[in-house]
Amino acid sequence: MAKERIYEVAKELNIDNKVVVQKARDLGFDVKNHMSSLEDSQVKQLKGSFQSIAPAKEADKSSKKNSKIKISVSSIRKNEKKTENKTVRKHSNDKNKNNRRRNQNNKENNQQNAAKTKPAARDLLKQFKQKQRAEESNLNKQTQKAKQEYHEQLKNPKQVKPNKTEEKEVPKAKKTEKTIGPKILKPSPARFKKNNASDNNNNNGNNKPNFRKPTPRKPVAKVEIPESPKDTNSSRGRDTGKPGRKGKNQFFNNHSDHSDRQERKRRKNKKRQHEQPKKQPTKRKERPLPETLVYEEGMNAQDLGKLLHREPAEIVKKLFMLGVMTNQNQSLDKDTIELLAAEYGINAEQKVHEDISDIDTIYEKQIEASKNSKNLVDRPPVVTIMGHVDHGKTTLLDRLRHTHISAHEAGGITQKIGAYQVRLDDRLITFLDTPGHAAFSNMRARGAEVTDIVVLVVAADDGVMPQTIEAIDHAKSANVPIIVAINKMDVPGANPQHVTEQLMKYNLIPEDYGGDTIYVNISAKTGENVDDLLQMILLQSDVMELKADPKQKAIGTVIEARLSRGRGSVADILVQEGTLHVGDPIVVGNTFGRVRTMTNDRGRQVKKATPSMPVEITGLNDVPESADKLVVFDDEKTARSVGEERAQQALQRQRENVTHVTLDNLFDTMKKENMKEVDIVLKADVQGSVEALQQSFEKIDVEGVRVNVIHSGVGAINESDVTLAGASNAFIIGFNVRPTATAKSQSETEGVDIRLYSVIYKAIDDVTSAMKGMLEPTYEEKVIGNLTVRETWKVSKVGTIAGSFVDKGVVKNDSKIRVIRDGIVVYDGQIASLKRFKDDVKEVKAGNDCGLTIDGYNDIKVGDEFEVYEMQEVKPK
Ligand SMILES: Nc1nc2c(ncn2[C@@H]2O[C@H](COP(=O)(O)OP(=O)(O)OP(=O)(O)O)[C@@H](O)[C@H]2O)c(=O)[nH]1
Repeated sequence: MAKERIYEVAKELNIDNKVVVQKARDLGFDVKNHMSSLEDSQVKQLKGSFQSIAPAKEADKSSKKNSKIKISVSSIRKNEKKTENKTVRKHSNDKNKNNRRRNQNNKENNQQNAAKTKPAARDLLKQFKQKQRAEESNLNKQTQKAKQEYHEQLKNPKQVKPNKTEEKEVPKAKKTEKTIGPKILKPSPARFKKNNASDNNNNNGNNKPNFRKPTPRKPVAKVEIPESPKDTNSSRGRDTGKPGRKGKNQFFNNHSDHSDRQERKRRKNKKRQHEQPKKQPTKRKERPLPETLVYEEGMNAQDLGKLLHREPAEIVKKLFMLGVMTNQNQSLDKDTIELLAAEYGINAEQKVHEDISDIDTIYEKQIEASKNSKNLVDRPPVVTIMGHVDHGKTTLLDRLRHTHISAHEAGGITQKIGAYQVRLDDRLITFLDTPGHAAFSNMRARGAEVTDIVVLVVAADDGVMPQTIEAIDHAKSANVPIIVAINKMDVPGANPQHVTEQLMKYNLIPEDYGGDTIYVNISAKTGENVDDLLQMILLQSDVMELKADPKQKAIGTVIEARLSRGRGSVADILVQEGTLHVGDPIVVGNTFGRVRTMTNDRGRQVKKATPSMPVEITGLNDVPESADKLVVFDDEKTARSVGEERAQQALQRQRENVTHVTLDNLFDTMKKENMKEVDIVLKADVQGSVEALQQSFEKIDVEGVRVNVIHSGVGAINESDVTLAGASNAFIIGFNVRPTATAKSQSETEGVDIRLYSVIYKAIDDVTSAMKGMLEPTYEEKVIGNLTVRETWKVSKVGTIAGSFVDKGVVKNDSKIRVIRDGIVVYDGQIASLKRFKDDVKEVKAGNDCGLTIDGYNDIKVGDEFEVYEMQEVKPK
C-alpha cells in the first residue's frame, strides 16, 4: 500500500496542513512538514484523532444551512463561542498545551466557516442588485420605446389613427381630454424636487441633486389637458434642470429636445386658443359722416379720421387722390381740411377757441342770445340828448329829472349817476346824463353803443349851428334815430319853421313833409310840450320794439366810474340784458369783483337791476373806465382770474404802445409833441469824455429845441440808466462803453434807444442831424459774436494770440472787433488772423475755442471780452 502524505490527509479532512502536521507530531509521528509521508496505521490514527471534531463541524454546517444567512460580526462571534464551548467540553481532560492548540485550530476552523458565509451574502446582494438593474433597464426600455412611438406619431400624425375602442372611450363633449401620445412631463421646479427626492433614495443617501438622470416616467397614453390656470402655469414652467436656467436638462436635451420644445409651444398655443376663443377680425362699423366737420387748423389725418368716423388711412388716401401728399401725423392747413370736407360732401367749420378773458365776445354772445330768447320783455329806451352849445340840453335834462318822477319817488334825483329814468304813464325812459355828441362819440369810439334814440335839441331862436350838424352826423353814423326838439319856444322870435327847413337839408324830413322824423316844439325852461317829447320817444321806442331778456346773466356798460372816499371804486352801470343782482361776481373792463351794493338813480339801495336800468355799483377792485363792458361770471374765482388776466394784458398793451424817443423818431416826436428839450442819458468810459460830450450836447440848438442831459456817468450802461431813460422818454448815448446784458435786454423790452459811439463828433453829429430830421444812417453795426479770452500767448513777430471761447454767435476772420474790459471798450479794431488748432479758418462758431490776433493791438488780457461786429447797410426809415 502506498504511503499517504500529510497534505493529502489534510485535504481529505479539509483541515489545514499545519494543523494536521501538528496533530501528527502530537501523536508522536516523525513528520517534518506537510510533504512527509505516513504509514497506513499512522493515517488511520491521525484521521481517528480528527473524528471527534468532525461531527461537531457537521452539525454546525447543517444548522447554518437551515438558518438564514446573516452577515454580522455578532453572529460570527456567536459561532466562535459555540465551537469553543463544545471543544472545551470535549477535551476537558486534555493537557493545557493541547487544549490551547486545539483551541487555536478551532478558531481557525471558525474563521474558515465565517469566510465561507461572507461570499454567500455577497452573492445574495449581487443577485438583488442584478434584479433591480434588470427592472430598471426594462423600465428604461419601455420609456424609450414609448417616447419613440410618440415622436413618430408627432411626425406622422395621420399614420397613427386612434382605434375605434379608443374613440368610443373618449366622449366627444369632453374636449379637454385628448389621445395624443405619451406625456413627457415638464420638469417644473416642484416636480424636479420630487424626482430628486426619489433619486436620492435610490442613491442610498447621496443627497447631491442628480441633474443628469431624472427618473424616467412611465408613458401615459391619455393626456388630460389641465384646465385650471394653476395647472396652466405649472405647465409653463421652464425647461430647466437648474432653476432659472433654460435648456440645461440633459435628459430633455437628447435627440428629442427640439421636438419637445416645439410640442410644448404648439400645445401652449392650442391651449391659448382654447382658452381665448378666436377673435373674429372686428369690422369697423361704418358710422355716418357728421353733417359739419368742426375742425381746428393744424389737425392731422388721425384727428380728422376720428371726427369723420373714418380710418386715417382712408383720409390719407383721399388726400392723395386730391393731390395732397401727407401722412397720418402731418398737420394740415385750413384749405386742405376744407377740401377734404368738400370731398366727403359735408360742410366744414373752423372751431373757434373761446378766450374766457375776452369779455367783449362774451358780451356780444349774450346780446345775440337774447335776440332768440323766449323771455323777452319790453325795455325802456335809452336816450341821449345832443345839440349845439347853449341850445338847452342841460336845461331839458334838469327839467326831466325834477319833474317827471312819480309821487312815491318824490324828493327828486339827489344823486347824479350818469343816467336816470323818467316815468310817463307808467312807462320809463332812460336818459344818459352826459349831453353832447362828444360823450356820445367817445362811448361809440370805445365800442359802447348804448343809445337807442337821439334827441337833437335846436334852439328855435338860433337855428342849426356847426355842432348841430356834427351831432346829426354822429347819430346817423351810429344809425340811431333822431327826434328833433326845437327848444326855447317860449322865447320871442322863436322860428321853428326856419329850423325845420334848415334840418331838412340834412335829411331830417318831418312827417308833415312826408318824412319820418319826429319834430316836437318845446320849452325846456317852461316845460312846454316836454311830455309830448316823452310821448314821442315812447312812440319811437314802440316802433323800434326794444326788448330784453331779464332772465339771462346780466351784461352792461359803464357810463361813468370814479374812486369814492370811503366806498372805493364806484361805477355807474347801465344794465342792458338780464338782471344784475347784489353779490354777482363780475368783471368790468380790466377790473373784477362782486356787486357789493347797488344804488338806483334815486339814491335807493336795490337788490337787482333790470334791463335799461342805470345803477351805481360798488365792490370792484379798481376803477373801470367809461364804456367798459360788464359781464357776470359763475364764480368769483373765475371773475378774479379773468380780471387779473385782462389787467395784465392791458398793462402789456400799454407798455407796447409807449413809443420812446429815439434818434430815428426824434424829429417827428419833436414836431408832434411840441418838444422844447431832448432828454439824454450819457455814459462814457472816463469822466473827461463825459464832460466833453455833455458840453458839446448842451450847445446844440435846433430851432429853439435844446439837449438836456438828465443823467451822466462813467462806466457800463446799466439797468438803472435804462429805467431812467424809459421813464423820462430819453435815449441813451454810450461813449466807449457797452450796456450790461440785463440792461441790453431791458432796453429791448422797453424800447429805449441806446446809441454807442467811439468818436465824439460822430455822436454830436448824429444827435444834431436827428433833431434836424436829417439823420440818415446808411450803415449800422451789427454784433455777430461775443468771445471771452481764456488764455494769451506772446509770440515774437506775431504779437499776442488770444485763446478765446466763442460764447455767442460767430467770429469771422475779417470781422471788426472790440476789446471790452470791465464794461469799457479798450480797443476797437480789426481781426488780423483767426485760427483753430493751428489752421487758419474763415469763421468759428459759438461753443468752440479759437485763437485770434488783433491788428495793431497786443495788450490782450485773460478775461477780456471781444465783441465781434460787422457794418450793415440800413435803409433810411
Ligand atoms: N328862455 C329859455 N331859455 C332856455 C331854455 N332852455 C335853456 N335856456 C337857457 O339857455 C341857456 C343855456 O342852456 P343850457 O341848458 O346850459 O344849454 P346846453 O345846451 O346844456 O349848453 P352846454 O352845456 O354849454 O352845451 C341857459 O341860460 C338856459 O336857461 C328855454 O327853453 N327857454
